[in-house]
Amino acid sequence: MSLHHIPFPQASELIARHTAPLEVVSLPHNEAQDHVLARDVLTHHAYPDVKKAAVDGFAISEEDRLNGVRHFTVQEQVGAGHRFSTTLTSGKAIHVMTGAEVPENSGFVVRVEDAVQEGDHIALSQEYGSQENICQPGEEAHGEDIALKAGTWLNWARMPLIHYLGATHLSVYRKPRVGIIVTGDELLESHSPHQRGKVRNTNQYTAQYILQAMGIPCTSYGMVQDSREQIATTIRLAMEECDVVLTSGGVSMGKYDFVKPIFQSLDVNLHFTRTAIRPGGPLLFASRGKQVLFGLPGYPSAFFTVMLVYVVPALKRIMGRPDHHPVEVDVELDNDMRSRQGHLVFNRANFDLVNGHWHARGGENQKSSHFIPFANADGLVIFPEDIGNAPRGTRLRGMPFALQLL
Ligand SMILES: Nc1nc2c(c(=O)[nH]1)N[C@H]1C(S)=C(S)[C@@H](COP(=O)(O)OP(=O)(O)OC[C@H]3O[C@@H](n4cnc5c(N)ncnc54)[C@H](O)[C@@H]3O)O[C@H]1N2
Ligand code: MOO
Repeated sequence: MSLHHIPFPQASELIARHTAPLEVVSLPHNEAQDHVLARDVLTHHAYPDVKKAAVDGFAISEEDRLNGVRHFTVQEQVGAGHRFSTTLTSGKAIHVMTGAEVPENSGFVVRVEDAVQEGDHIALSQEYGSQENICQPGEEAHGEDIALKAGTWLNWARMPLIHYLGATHLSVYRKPRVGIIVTGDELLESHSPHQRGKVRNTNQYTAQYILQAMGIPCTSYGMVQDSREQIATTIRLAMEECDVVLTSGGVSMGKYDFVKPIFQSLDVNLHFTRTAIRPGGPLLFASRGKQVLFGLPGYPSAFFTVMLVYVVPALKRIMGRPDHHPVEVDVELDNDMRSRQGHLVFNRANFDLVNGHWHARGGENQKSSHFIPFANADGLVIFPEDIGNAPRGTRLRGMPFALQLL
Protein backbone atom coordinates (compact mmCIF):
# COMPACT_ATOMS: atom_id res chain seq x y z
CA MET A 1 0.00 0.00 0.00
CA SER A 2 1.19 3.52 -0.73
CA LEU A 3 2.17 5.39 2.41
CA HIS A 4 0.85 8.59 0.86
CA HIS A 5 -2.53 10.34 1.06
CA ILE A 6 -4.16 7.76 3.31
CA PRO A 7 -7.80 8.84 3.85
CA PHE A 8 -8.63 9.97 7.38
CA PRO A 9 -10.75 6.94 8.40
CA GLN A 10 -8.10 4.48 7.21
CA ALA A 11 -5.30 6.44 8.89
CA SER A 12 -7.28 6.51 12.16
CA GLU A 13 -7.93 2.79 11.81
CA LEU A 14 -4.23 2.06 11.21
CA ILE A 15 -3.30 4.06 14.30
CA ALA A 16 -5.95 2.25 16.36
CA ARG A 17 -4.68 -1.12 15.12
CA HIS A 18 -1.12 -0.33 16.20
CA THR A 19 -1.95 1.22 19.58
CA ALA A 20 -3.03 -0.78 22.60
CA PRO A 21 -3.30 -0.26 26.35
CA LEU A 22 -0.03 -0.73 28.26
CA GLU A 23 0.38 -3.21 31.10
CA VAL A 24 -1.85 -3.20 34.19
CA VAL A 25 -0.26 -1.87 37.36
CA SER A 26 -1.55 -1.52 40.91
CA LEU A 27 -1.24 2.04 42.20
CA PRO A 28 -2.02 3.61 45.55
CA HIS A 29 -5.04 5.92 45.34
CA ASN A 30 -2.95 9.07 45.67
CA GLU A 31 -1.09 8.19 42.43
CA ALA A 32 -4.09 6.94 40.45
CA GLN A 33 -5.47 10.22 39.10
CA ASP A 34 -5.90 10.37 35.30
CA HIS A 35 -5.25 6.66 34.88
CA VAL A 36 -7.86 4.34 33.36
CA LEU A 37 -9.25 1.49 35.48
CA ALA A 38 -8.32 -1.97 34.24
CA ARG A 39 -10.72 -3.65 36.72
CA ASP A 40 -14.09 -2.72 38.17
CA VAL A 41 -14.04 -1.06 41.59
CA LEU A 42 -16.59 -2.66 43.92
CA THR A 43 -18.33 -1.50 47.04
CA HIS A 44 -17.30 -3.70 49.96
CA HIS A 45 -20.25 -2.87 52.18
CA ALA A 46 -23.75 -1.44 51.75
CA TYR A 47 -24.22 2.32 51.19
CA PRO A 48 -25.58 3.43 53.56
CA ASP A 49 -24.61 0.61 55.86
CA VAL A 50 -27.34 1.45 58.42
CA LYS A 51 -30.73 3.18 58.44
CA LYS A 52 -29.97 6.92 58.59
CA ALA A 53 -31.65 10.30 59.00
CA ALA A 54 -31.61 12.30 55.74
CA VAL A 55 -32.23 15.58 57.60
CA ASP A 56 -31.66 17.19 61.00
CA GLY A 57 -34.87 16.33 62.85
CA PHE A 58 -36.73 13.97 65.13
CA ALA A 59 -37.10 10.23 64.52
CA ILE A 60 -40.59 8.89 65.32
CA SER A 61 -41.68 5.23 65.35
CA GLU A 62 -43.69 3.70 62.50
CA GLU A 63 -46.34 2.68 65.03
CA ASP A 64 -46.90 6.32 66.13
CA ARG A 65 -46.99 7.40 62.47
CA LEU A 66 -49.75 4.88 61.73
CA ASN A 67 -51.67 5.92 64.85
CA GLY A 68 -51.38 9.63 64.03
CA VAL A 69 -49.64 10.53 67.35
CA ARG A 70 -48.69 14.24 67.27
CA HIS A 71 -46.99 14.89 70.66
CA PHE A 72 -43.65 13.46 71.72
CA THR A 73 -41.00 13.59 74.41
CA VAL A 74 -37.46 13.92 73.09
CA GLN A 75 -35.31 11.30 74.83
CA GLU A 76 -31.84 11.95 73.51
CA GLN A 77 -29.79 13.75 70.89
CA VAL A 78 -27.63 11.78 68.39
CA GLY A 79 -25.01 13.22 66.05
CA ALA A 80 -23.84 11.72 62.75
CA GLY A 81 -21.40 8.91 63.35
CA HIS A 82 -22.97 8.14 66.73
CA ARG A 83 -25.54 5.60 67.78
CA PHE A 84 -28.76 6.11 69.78
CA SER A 85 -28.91 4.49 73.22
CA THR A 86 -32.68 4.49 73.83
CA THR A 87 -35.47 2.62 72.08
CA LEU A 88 -38.19 4.36 70.11
CA THR A 89 -41.37 3.61 72.01
CA SER A 90 -44.79 5.27 71.67
CA GLY A 91 -44.81 9.01 72.34
CA LYS A 92 -40.99 9.18 72.23
CA ALA A 93 -38.75 10.89 69.71
CA ILE A 94 -34.99 10.91 69.16
CA HIS A 95 -33.34 14.15 68.02
CA VAL A 96 -31.08 13.02 65.13
CA MET A 97 -28.64 14.99 63.00
CA THR A 98 -28.33 14.45 59.25
CA GLY A 99 -26.57 11.12 58.70
CA ALA A 100 -27.12 9.78 62.22
CA GLU A 101 -28.32 6.21 62.58
CA VAL A 102 -32.02 5.86 63.45
CA PRO A 103 -33.68 2.87 65.17
CA GLU A 104 -34.97 0.04 62.98
CA ASN A 105 -38.62 0.82 63.90
CA SER A 106 -38.38 4.49 62.83
CA GLY A 107 -41.32 5.47 60.60
CA PHE A 108 -40.11 8.94 59.57
CA VAL A 109 -37.94 11.88 60.57
CA VAL A 110 -39.61 15.26 60.94
CA ARG A 111 -37.36 18.25 60.10
CA VAL A 112 -36.54 20.43 63.14
CA GLU A 113 -38.13 23.45 61.44
CA ASP A 114 -41.40 21.53 60.95
CA ALA A 115 -41.81 20.62 64.64
CA VAL A 116 -42.89 23.00 67.42
CA GLN A 117 -40.45 22.43 70.26
CA GLU A 118 -40.90 23.39 73.90
CA GLY A 119 -38.30 22.07 76.30
CA ASP A 120 -38.05 18.34 75.63
CA HIS A 121 -41.50 18.21 73.99
CA ILE A 122 -42.34 18.49 70.31
CA ALA A 123 -45.68 18.80 68.53
CA LEU A 124 -46.34 18.00 64.87
CA SER A 125 -48.98 19.72 62.79
CA GLN A 126 -49.30 17.28 59.89
CA GLU A 127 -49.00 13.63 58.87
CA TYR A 128 -45.90 12.06 57.37
CA GLY A 129 -45.41 9.35 54.75
CA SER A 130 -43.81 6.06 55.67
CA GLN A 131 -39.98 6.30 55.81
CA GLU A 132 -40.04 10.01 54.93
CA ASN A 133 -36.61 11.64 55.37
CA ILE A 134 -34.95 8.29 56.05
CA CYS A 135 -32.19 6.63 53.94
CA GLN A 136 -32.52 2.84 53.90
CA PRO A 137 -29.51 0.55 54.26
CA GLY A 138 -28.21 -0.49 50.80
CA GLU A 139 -30.41 1.98 48.89
CA GLU A 140 -27.34 3.49 47.16
CA ALA A 141 -25.33 0.28 46.78
CA HIS A 142 -25.21 -3.27 48.08
CA GLY A 143 -22.19 -5.13 49.39
CA GLU A 144 -20.52 -6.07 46.10
CA ASP A 145 -21.92 -3.60 43.57
CA ILE A 146 -19.80 -2.17 40.74
CA ALA A 147 -19.16 1.43 41.73
CA LEU A 148 -16.75 2.24 38.86
CA LYS A 149 -16.47 0.16 35.70
CA ALA A 150 -13.20 -1.00 34.12
CA GLY A 151 -12.35 1.45 31.33
CA THR A 152 -13.34 4.50 33.40
CA TRP A 153 -10.93 7.41 33.25
CA LEU A 154 -10.13 8.52 36.80
CA ASN A 155 -10.23 12.23 36.10
CA TRP A 156 -10.60 14.89 38.79
CA ALA A 157 -14.38 14.49 38.75
CA ARG A 158 -14.19 10.74 39.45
CA MET A 159 -11.37 10.75 42.01
CA PRO A 160 -13.60 11.79 44.94
CA LEU A 161 -15.49 8.49 44.51
CA ILE A 162 -12.25 6.58 45.10
CA HIS A 163 -12.13 8.20 48.53
CA TYR A 164 -15.86 7.59 49.14
CA LEU A 165 -15.23 3.89 48.49
CA GLY A 166 -12.04 3.76 50.53
CA ALA A 167 -10.21 2.08 47.65
CA THR A 168 -6.54 2.14 48.64
CA HIS A 169 -5.03 0.41 45.59
CA LEU A 170 -6.34 0.46 42.05
CA SER A 171 -5.65 -1.71 39.02
CA VAL A 172 -5.02 0.71 36.19
CA TYR A 173 -3.25 0.79 32.85
CA ARG A 174 0.19 2.32 33.06
CA LYS A 175 0.23 5.81 31.56
CA PRO A 176 2.45 6.19 28.50
CA ARG A 177 5.73 8.05 28.75
CA VAL A 178 5.64 10.61 25.96
CA GLY A 179 8.63 12.43 24.51
CA ILE A 180 8.52 15.51 22.27
CA ILE A 181 11.37 16.54 19.96
CA VAL A 182 11.08 19.76 17.96
CA THR A 183 13.34 20.24 14.97
CA GLY A 184 14.40 23.20 12.87
CA ASP A 185 17.21 25.78 12.51
CA GLU A 186 14.51 28.48 12.44
CA LEU A 187 13.44 27.89 16.04
CA LEU A 188 13.93 30.32 18.90
CA GLU A 189 13.16 29.67 22.55
CA SER A 190 9.62 30.87 23.16
CA HIS A 191 10.76 33.66 25.50
CA SER A 192 13.46 34.97 23.08
CA PRO A 193 13.28 38.39 21.46
CA HIS A 194 12.41 38.43 17.79
CA GLN A 195 15.18 37.60 15.30
CA ARG A 196 14.79 38.16 11.60
CA GLY A 197 13.36 35.12 9.80
CA LYS A 198 13.12 32.98 12.92
CA VAL A 199 10.01 31.66 14.69
CA ARG A 200 9.44 30.90 18.34
CA ASN A 201 9.10 27.28 19.41
CA THR A 202 5.35 26.77 19.85
CA ASN A 203 4.76 23.10 19.11
CA GLN A 204 6.62 21.77 22.14
CA TYR A 205 4.19 23.73 24.29
CA THR A 206 1.13 22.64 22.31
CA ALA A 207 2.13 19.05 23.06
CA GLN A 208 2.87 19.83 26.70
CA TYR A 209 -0.42 21.65 27.34
CA ILE A 210 -2.48 18.89 25.70
CA LEU A 211 -0.65 16.14 27.59
CA GLN A 212 -0.90 18.06 30.85
CA ALA A 213 -4.69 18.36 30.39
CA MET A 214 -4.82 14.59 29.84
CA GLY A 215 -2.70 13.93 32.94
CA ILE A 216 0.13 12.38 30.89
CA PRO A 217 3.72 13.26 31.76
CA CYS A 218 5.74 14.65 28.89
CA THR A 219 9.51 14.78 28.46
CA SER A 220 10.88 17.46 26.20
CA TYR A 221 14.04 16.53 24.29
CA GLY A 222 14.55 20.16 23.39
CA MET A 223 14.98 21.94 20.08
CA VAL A 224 17.21 20.06 17.66
CA GLN A 225 18.92 21.74 14.68
CA ASP A 226 18.29 20.47 11.15
CA SER A 227 21.07 17.89 11.32
CA ARG A 228 20.28 14.33 10.31
CA GLU A 229 22.71 12.92 12.88
CA GLN A 230 21.48 15.05 15.77
CA ILE A 231 17.81 14.40 15.06
CA ALA A 232 18.44 10.65 14.64
CA THR A 233 20.41 10.49 17.91
CA THR A 234 17.67 12.34 19.78
CA ILE A 235 14.89 10.14 18.36
CA ARG A 236 16.87 7.01 19.35
CA LEU A 237 17.32 8.36 22.87
CA ALA A 238 13.61 9.15 23.14
CA MET A 239 12.77 5.65 21.87
CA GLU A 240 14.81 4.15 24.72
CA GLU A 241 12.86 6.14 27.29
CA CYS A 242 9.35 6.61 25.92
CA ASP A 243 6.29 4.67 24.82
CA VAL A 244 5.23 7.45 22.44
CA VAL A 245 7.67 9.68 20.55
CA LEU A 246 6.41 12.87 18.92
CA THR A 247 8.55 14.93 16.57
CA SER A 248 7.74 18.32 15.10
CA GLY A 249 8.82 19.59 11.69
CA GLY A 250 10.94 18.23 8.89
CA VAL A 251 8.35 15.92 7.35
CA SER A 252 7.60 17.53 3.97
CA MET A 253 9.72 17.85 0.84
CA GLY A 254 12.51 20.26 1.87
CA LYS A 255 16.22 19.55 1.60
CA TYR A 256 16.44 19.68 5.39
CA ASP A 257 13.35 17.58 6.05
CA PHE A 258 15.29 14.72 7.65
CA VAL A 259 12.63 13.17 9.83
CA LYS A 260 11.13 10.96 7.10
CA PRO A 261 14.47 9.36 6.05
CA ILE A 262 15.33 8.87 9.73
CA PHE A 263 12.02 7.09 10.39
CA GLN A 264 12.74 4.96 7.28
CA SER A 265 16.17 4.03 8.67
CA LEU A 266 14.90 3.08 12.15
CA ASP A 267 13.95 -0.43 13.15
CA VAL A 268 10.22 0.45 13.06
CA ASN A 269 7.21 -0.24 10.85
CA LEU A 270 6.42 2.95 8.97
CA HIS A 271 2.66 2.84 8.31
CA PHE A 272 2.17 6.13 6.46
CA THR A 273 3.89 9.39 5.63
CA ARG A 274 0.96 11.61 4.64
CA THR A 275 -2.78 11.55 5.18
CA ALA A 276 -5.46 13.19 3.06
CA ILE A 277 -6.43 15.93 5.52
CA ARG A 278 -5.80 19.67 5.76
CA PRO A 279 -4.14 21.17 7.61
CA GLY A 280 -1.59 18.65 8.73
CA GLY A 281 -1.29 16.49 5.61
CA PRO A 282 2.34 15.48 6.15
CA LEU A 283 2.37 13.03 9.06
CA LEU A 284 4.58 10.03 9.72
CA PHE A 285 3.22 7.18 11.78
CA ALA A 286 5.41 4.25 12.79
CA SER A 287 5.30 1.52 15.41
CA ARG A 288 7.54 -1.07 17.04
CA GLY A 289 5.59 -3.46 19.23
CA LYS A 290 3.55 -1.28 21.56
CA GLN A 291 5.81 1.72 20.98
CA VAL A 292 4.54 4.36 18.52
CA LEU A 293 6.16 7.32 16.79
CA PHE A 294 4.43 10.29 15.19
CA GLY A 295 6.35 12.69 12.93
CA LEU A 296 4.15 15.79 13.01
CA PRO A 297 4.28 18.76 10.61
CA GLY A 298 5.97 21.96 11.73
CA TYR A 299 3.36 24.64 11.08
CA PRO A 300 1.75 25.25 14.50
CA SER A 301 -1.81 25.03 13.16
CA ALA A 302 -0.99 21.78 11.34
CA PHE A 303 0.76 20.40 14.45
CA PHE A 304 -2.18 21.36 16.68
CA THR A 305 -4.73 19.77 14.29
CA VAL A 306 -2.79 16.52 14.02
CA MET A 307 -2.44 16.39 17.81
CA LEU A 308 -6.23 16.61 18.19
CA VAL A 309 -7.42 14.39 15.36
CA TYR A 310 -4.78 11.61 15.53
CA VAL A 311 -2.46 11.80 18.54
CA VAL A 312 -5.02 12.47 21.31
CA PRO A 313 -7.19 9.49 20.21
CA ALA A 314 -4.05 7.31 20.07
CA LEU A 315 -3.03 8.41 23.58
CA LYS A 316 -6.53 7.75 24.92
CA ARG A 317 -6.35 4.24 23.49
CA ILE A 318 -2.91 3.63 24.99
CA MET A 319 -4.24 4.86 28.34
CA GLY A 320 -6.95 2.18 28.07
CA ARG A 321 -9.95 4.39 27.31
CA PRO A 322 -12.72 2.75 25.27
CA ASP A 323 -13.97 6.19 24.10
CA HIS A 324 -10.89 7.15 22.14
CA HIS A 325 -12.37 8.66 18.96
CA PRO A 326 -12.35 12.45 18.39
CA VAL A 327 -15.44 13.97 20.00
CA GLU A 328 -17.73 15.23 17.22
CA VAL A 329 -20.91 17.29 17.47
CA ASP A 330 -23.51 18.52 14.95
CA VAL A 331 -22.79 22.13 14.07
CA GLU A 332 -24.63 24.75 12.04
CA LEU A 333 -22.63 27.39 10.14
CA ASP A 334 -23.59 30.96 11.07
CA ASN A 335 -21.75 32.36 8.03
CA ASP A 336 -20.55 31.09 4.64
CA MET A 337 -17.32 29.07 4.87
CA ARG A 338 -14.87 28.00 2.22
CA SER A 339 -13.16 24.64 1.99
CA ARG A 340 -11.03 22.84 -0.57
CA GLN A 341 -12.93 20.17 -2.46
CA GLY A 342 -11.11 16.87 -2.74
CA HIS A 343 -9.62 17.06 0.78
CA LEU A 344 -11.04 16.31 4.18
CA VAL A 345 -10.61 19.74 5.72
CA PHE A 346 -10.63 20.71 9.38
CA ASN A 347 -11.57 24.40 9.27
CA ARG A 348 -10.86 26.46 12.37
CA ALA A 349 -13.90 28.40 13.63
CA ASN A 350 -15.46 29.94 16.70
CA PHE A 351 -18.03 27.70 18.34
CA ASP A 352 -21.04 28.75 20.41
CA LEU A 353 -23.52 26.54 22.21
CA VAL A 354 -26.93 28.20 21.75
CA ASN A 355 -29.98 26.53 23.33
CA GLY A 356 -28.22 23.19 23.24
CA HIS A 357 -27.16 23.48 19.57
CA TRP A 358 -23.61 24.11 18.38
CA HIS A 359 -23.03 26.98 15.94
CA ALA A 360 -19.80 27.85 14.13
CA ARG A 361 -18.78 31.27 12.86
CA GLY A 362 -15.74 33.08 11.50
CA GLY A 363 -13.14 30.93 9.84
CA GLU A 364 -12.27 33.39 7.04
CA ASN A 365 -8.52 32.72 7.28
CA GLN A 366 -7.58 29.07 6.90
CA LYS A 367 -3.88 29.37 5.95
CA SER A 368 -1.83 26.63 7.64
CA SER A 369 1.08 29.06 7.96
CA HIS A 370 -0.96 31.42 10.19
CA PHE A 371 -1.41 30.60 13.85
CA ILE A 372 -3.03 33.67 15.43
CA PRO A 373 -6.48 33.03 13.88
CA PHE A 374 -6.13 29.31 14.56
CA ALA A 375 -5.41 29.74 18.24
CA ASN A 376 -8.29 32.23 18.56
CA ALA A 377 -10.73 29.60 17.30
CA ASP A 378 -12.59 27.22 19.62
CA GLY A 379 -12.82 24.21 17.39
CA LEU A 380 -12.68 22.57 13.98
CA VAL A 381 -15.51 22.26 11.47
CA ILE A 382 -15.13 19.07 9.43
CA PHE A 383 -15.65 19.53 5.67
CA PRO A 384 -15.95 16.18 3.86
CA GLU A 385 -14.07 15.78 0.54
CA ASP A 386 -17.16 16.50 -1.59
CA ILE A 387 -17.97 19.87 -0.01
CA GLY A 388 -16.35 23.00 -1.33
CA ASN A 389 -18.08 26.19 -0.29
CA ALA A 390 -20.72 25.84 2.38
CA PRO A 391 -23.35 28.59 2.75
CA ARG A 392 -24.61 29.88 6.09
CA GLY A 393 -27.07 27.40 7.61
CA THR A 394 -25.18 24.31 6.38
CA ARG A 395 -25.07 21.56 8.99
CA LEU A 396 -21.78 19.73 9.36
CA ARG A 397 -19.84 17.91 12.05
CA GLY A 398 -17.47 19.76 14.33
CA MET A 399 -14.87 19.19 17.03
CA PRO A 400 -14.98 21.82 19.81
CA PHE A 401 -11.46 21.94 21.31
CA ALA A 402 -12.75 21.83 24.89
CA LEU A 403 -14.53 18.50 24.34
CA GLN A 404 -11.47 16.73 22.95
CA LEU A 405 -9.65 16.42 26.26
CA LEU A 406 -12.59 15.25 28.36
N1 LIG B 1 7.20 21.03 -1.65
C1 LIG B 1 6.36 20.89 -0.65
N2 LIG B 1 6.44 21.71 0.39
C2 LIG B 1 5.60 21.57 1.43
C3 LIG B 1 4.60 20.59 1.38
C4 LIG B 1 4.56 19.73 0.27
O1 LIG B 1 3.72 18.83 0.20
N3 LIG B 1 5.44 19.92 -0.70
N4 LIG B 1 3.73 20.49 2.42
C5 LIG B 1 3.45 21.71 3.14
C6 LIG B 1 2.65 21.42 4.28
S1 LIG B 1 1.05 20.98 3.95
C7 LIG B 1 3.09 21.55 5.55
S2 LIG B 1 2.00 21.32 6.85
C8 LIG B 1 4.45 21.90 5.87
C9 LIG B 1 4.99 20.95 6.95
O2 LIG B 1 6.26 20.73 6.73
P1 LIG B 1 7.36 20.29 7.78
O3 LIG B 1 6.83 19.43 8.81
O4 LIG B 1 8.48 19.80 7.00
O5 LIG B 1 7.65 21.60 8.58
P2 LIG B 1 8.96 22.47 8.61
O6 LIG B 1 9.40 22.76 7.26
O7 LIG B 1 9.92 21.89 9.54
O8 LIG B 1 8.30 23.72 9.28
C10 LIG B 1 7.37 24.50 8.61
C11 LIG B 1 7.26 25.81 9.31
O9 LIG B 1 6.61 25.62 10.54
C12 LIG B 1 7.14 26.48 11.51
N5 LIG B 1 7.60 25.65 12.66
C13 LIG B 1 8.29 24.51 12.59
N6 LIG B 1 8.50 24.02 13.82
C14 LIG B 1 7.92 24.87 14.67
C15 LIG B 1 7.78 24.92 16.09
N7 LIG B 1 8.30 23.97 16.91
N8 LIG B 1 7.14 25.96 16.64
C16 LIG B 1 6.62 26.94 15.86
N9 LIG B 1 6.71 26.94 14.52
C17 LIG B 1 7.34 25.93 13.93
C18 LIG B 1 8.23 27.25 10.88
O10 LIG B 1 7.72 28.48 10.40
C19 LIG B 1 8.60 26.41 9.71
O11 LIG B 1 9.16 27.18 8.68
O12 LIG B 1 5.27 21.83 4.71
C20 LIG B 1 4.70 22.46 3.54
N10 LIG B 1 5.68 22.40 2.50
O1 MOO C 1 -1.24 20.29 5.45
MO1 MOO C 1 -0.27 21.67 5.64
O2 MOO C 1 -0.88 21.41 7.11
O3 MOO C 1 -1.49 22.66 4.82
O4 MOO C 1 0.00 23.21 6.12
